[in-house]
Amino acid sequence: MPRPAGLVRSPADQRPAALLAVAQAVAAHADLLHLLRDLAAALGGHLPRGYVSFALADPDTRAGRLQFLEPVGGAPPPAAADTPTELPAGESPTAVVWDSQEPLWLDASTLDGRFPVLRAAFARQGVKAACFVPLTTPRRRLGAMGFASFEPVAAAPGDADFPVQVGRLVALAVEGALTRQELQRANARLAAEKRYLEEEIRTERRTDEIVGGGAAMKHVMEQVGVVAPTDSTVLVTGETGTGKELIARAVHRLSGRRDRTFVKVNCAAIPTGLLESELFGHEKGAFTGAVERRVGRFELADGGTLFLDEVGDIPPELQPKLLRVLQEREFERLGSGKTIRVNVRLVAATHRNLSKLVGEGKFRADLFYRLHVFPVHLPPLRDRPGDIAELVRHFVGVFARRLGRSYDPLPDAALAALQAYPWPGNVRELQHLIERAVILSAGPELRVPLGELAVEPTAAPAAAPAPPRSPTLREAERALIERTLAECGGVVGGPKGAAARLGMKRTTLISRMRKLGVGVDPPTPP
Ligand SMILES: Nc1ncnc2c1ncn2[C@@H]1O[C@H](COP(=O)(O)OP(=O)(O)OP(=O)(O)O)[C@@H](O)[C@H]1O
Repeated sequence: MPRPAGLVRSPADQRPAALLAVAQAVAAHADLLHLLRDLAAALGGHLPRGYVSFALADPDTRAGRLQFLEPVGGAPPPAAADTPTELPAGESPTAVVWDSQEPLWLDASTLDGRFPVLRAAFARQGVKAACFVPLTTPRRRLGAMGFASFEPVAAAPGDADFPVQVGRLVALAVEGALTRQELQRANARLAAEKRYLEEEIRTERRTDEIVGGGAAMKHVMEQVGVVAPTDSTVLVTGETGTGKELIARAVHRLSGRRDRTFVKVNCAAIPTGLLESELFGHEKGAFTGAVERRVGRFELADGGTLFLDEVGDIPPELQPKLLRVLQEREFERLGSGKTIRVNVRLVAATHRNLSKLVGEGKFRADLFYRLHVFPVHLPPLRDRPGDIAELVRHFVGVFARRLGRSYDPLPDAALAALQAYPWPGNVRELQHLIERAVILSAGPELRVPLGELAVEPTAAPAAAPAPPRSPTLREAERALIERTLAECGGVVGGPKGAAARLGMKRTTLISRMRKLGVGVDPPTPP
């Protein structure tokens, strides 16, 4: 039986010209599809009927992903169904070549069980033999280039020299194209990041300082110190306004990702229909109104931290996709089949009781366990009244500095009233009250508009069962004034009067008494 011909059919002296044609195709095309078409035409006289192709290897998994396949020598294009586009590392010639950096010869008649998918594909396509060569530049390994033949091929020593040289030239073009793609992606990400940060600067006037020397906050900060340097997912729980976002930012700041972006998404603030595109991005035309490609928040946070606020509000239909990113770190933009891999640290927060939502079937248990790796709970402000004086000093300092003012220390009575109030809006409510106080008080006396708080809290705390009701600020203030008046024998003014004891002007106390309905029954002056 005659020995089959080798892979390269042209005489050796014609090959330099073929390599020149390949080099010209590489130089002429930035676009890989057109490059491969020119290449297939240039190689037509040198190779048997079949295909040339190239596949990239995933650097992490080494799975091979076919990028292009082009018929050579008038071969018919293979049916898409006959052409596997992705082969796991164990079954992929690309992975073998990536590891060995040597040509790999496959003979269809002797293909063993190592490549079952490929063997079936060769049988359907009519491929009898193939040679895979490394697609490697001096800077990086990319994958493999394949030369498949409809005729048997004798693999003789030196037969792969020509394909190896073609592979080297094509690798340069592929590297250039990949670098361009990476640059485009990095550019789009930077532009989106810039927009995001500008928006954040415009809308937020935050300070990142965390105040609270009480045992509860100390414990929280210890937990943050432990978990921040790891890449663990953190779940911050607590009522609204307790400082969950502040803690999420602290986790980011104390992690190795501090120089990358901290990206925030409030899942409750974005309409269900838009949340998927907000998180994962979309391609142009993915849905009505998608007029341009958009990078999602997961991509924006690549290398950094993504803060998913109100994670309990993620609609059930999006939960599997979120779970997949957490498990596999990959997803697709809306309207795209291309898988994007990201390296994102997730910090989630919720004021809801997630395990209760799981019990009610509104939140997936597997997602809950993924998020619940390291829970940090922020107690409500009413359970840490010891922090209030420090928080008040902090906020007075922040707002006074902004307005260039300075104030005397807050009278004990006012502080006592603030400590007695149940703070349904927690630290945020206290912060806003002090901001208003600073705006209203030119100084040096800080007039805290306590009367504004003299309303029943409207929203019951959502995360915890309703605590025994604390007095409202109005009630606490009224009780304090009544007690002081009684102690002063009902005397309002003068050095021994209630106003002096409460650190107020006599007229202010009288107006507060009127407002609170405290009976003014001034005793007859002596
Ligand atoms: N311990 C603290 N020290 C200083 N400022 C704090 C502290 N806790 C909360 N704040 C401030 O209170 C405000 C509300 O905090 P934050 O937004 O972090 O709360 P949250 O729990 O995330 O609220 P929500 O549940 O509404 O999203 C912020 O301006 C934050 O800076």
